Amino acid sequence: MTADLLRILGLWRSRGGWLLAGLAIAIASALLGAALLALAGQAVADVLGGAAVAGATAFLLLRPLIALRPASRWAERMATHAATFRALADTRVWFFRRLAERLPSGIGLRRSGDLLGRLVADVEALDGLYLKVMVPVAAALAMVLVVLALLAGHPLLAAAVALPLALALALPLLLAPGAARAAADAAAAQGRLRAAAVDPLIGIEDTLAANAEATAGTALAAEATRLGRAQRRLASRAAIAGAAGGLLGQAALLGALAWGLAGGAAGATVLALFLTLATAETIGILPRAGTALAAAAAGARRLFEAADAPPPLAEPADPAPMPTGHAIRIEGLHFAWSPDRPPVFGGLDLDLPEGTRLALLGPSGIGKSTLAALLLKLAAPQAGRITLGGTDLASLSAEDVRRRIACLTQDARLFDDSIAANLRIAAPLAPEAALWRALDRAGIGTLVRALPEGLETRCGEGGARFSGGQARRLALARVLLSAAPVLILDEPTAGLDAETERAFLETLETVTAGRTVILIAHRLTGAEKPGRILRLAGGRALPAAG
Ligand SMILES: Nc1ncnc2c1ncn2[C@@H]1O[C@H](COP(=O)(O)OP(=O)(O)OP(=O)(O)O)[C@@H](O)[C@H]1O
Repeated sequence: MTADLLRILGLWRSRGGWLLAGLAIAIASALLGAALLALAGQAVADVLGGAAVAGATAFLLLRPLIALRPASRWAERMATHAATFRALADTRVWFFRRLAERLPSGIGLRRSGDLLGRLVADVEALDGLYLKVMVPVAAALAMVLVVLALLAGHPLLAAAVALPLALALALPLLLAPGAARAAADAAAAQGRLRAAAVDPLIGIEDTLAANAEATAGTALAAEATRLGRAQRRLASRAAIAGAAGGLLGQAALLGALAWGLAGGAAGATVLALFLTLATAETIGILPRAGTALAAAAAGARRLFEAADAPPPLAEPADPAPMPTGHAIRIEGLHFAWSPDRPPVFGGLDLDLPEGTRLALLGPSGIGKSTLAALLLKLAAPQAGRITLGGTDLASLSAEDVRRRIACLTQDARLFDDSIAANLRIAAPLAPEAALWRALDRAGIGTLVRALPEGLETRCGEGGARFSGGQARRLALARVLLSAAPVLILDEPTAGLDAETERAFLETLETVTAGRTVILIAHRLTGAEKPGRILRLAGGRALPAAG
């Protein structure tokens, strides 16, 4: 728990200035509250003791403090929340990047609802570490020290008041380990609940077509019950902790009263009572910090669990410069997706000089898409090597490789944005004319021109606004727009009708002239004009007739 939380603080290092400023303002605001009540106590003690002039002076001094106190509370809220929002935003970006590096290898955490939960709820739980633990603990610590300093002249009184307050200060740390289990269960249940809700909704057509909404509803209800149970356990701990905090505050008050009744000086007793009241507000919320600490630790654990999955391949520490050429050579390639899976390739050799037009055929599951993944550096060979322009892919940065090799994947996705924005993912600065050229080449320009909003038409989530074949052609246009000299087209005509498929394949040669094209297919239609045809079989590439 401690290690995870310290690591979170490490992630927030660049926001150290904001976080420290928030802490400083919170401490100042708490001390202002203490000063306010200490002065009030002093004034009352002076008046009771017959020192009317001193009492009146203390009351006069109170006036600016009364005005300053709400202002300091406002500043504290603004500063601590601004610091938290910045730190959490950084954490989300960090987590997103780590996921993006790891997801292609399939880290077993791909349920989108669960990942979304980690990115949103688990990151959000981290705010408790700062807002509900560090800030109140720092403020309360400062208050207890002030109480000790102001009552130092009466050691017994100081001990009677400060001891319960100090114990309340330690409560979060004492209570957090007990709440850790409930917090971890609640966080995990929240992840499962999100997954149970999001998965059937993403595939809503299949859910409804299979009459599976009742089953999905039952699964959702079961997860909600589990979450409710874990949250109740957490809430009951928070309630017990809150009561413990209240008791300790009252113990401090009673301590001061008892000291006064036992013959202690009236002035000091009144001061101690007022100081205890001032501290009670800060101390009162501390015990709940224990559950907040446990929740933050559970959130941190879930983040690191996903973020620390081994990446499919490490980036080279010192990447080689981008090669000038783009010939591809595969030598003795061995690859299995995991040690317990049969190898996909067992010594594949392939030579693709610049400008090669290769049709790569083979039955389902033989490894065609796996080869594309290896060429894109989404996976790395266990033995053998792949070179691009004579440089080993292993020594090139993934970004450089993907600048040279573009791919239309089998399940290429359109994002819920305009057609133009979807196309410009491949070439952010492409002018409109280039977008239309790519759309025409992919055989979808006419359809887009006929849309009232043209290039600004939104695609819907996953391209839902278009038919499967239309979405495929839009994805194809995106790849054609890329300036990469090597194109991998994985089943580019899947979902196209026979006529459009033929038209597309016939123009493929002209639209990709000068580039290396690897066309992946189960079989050829006759309209392709590949320079070479290879068939994958038994982990090797063999010449094929088509
Ligand atoms: N990300 C992955 N993680 C684990 N195993 C994978 C992954 N991708 C593919 N595989 C496995 O690797 C093998 C080759 O799959 P691949 O998708 O490369 O075949 P394919 O020839 O492209 O098939 P298809 O024509 O059906 O698309 C299969 O056994 C598949 O289950």
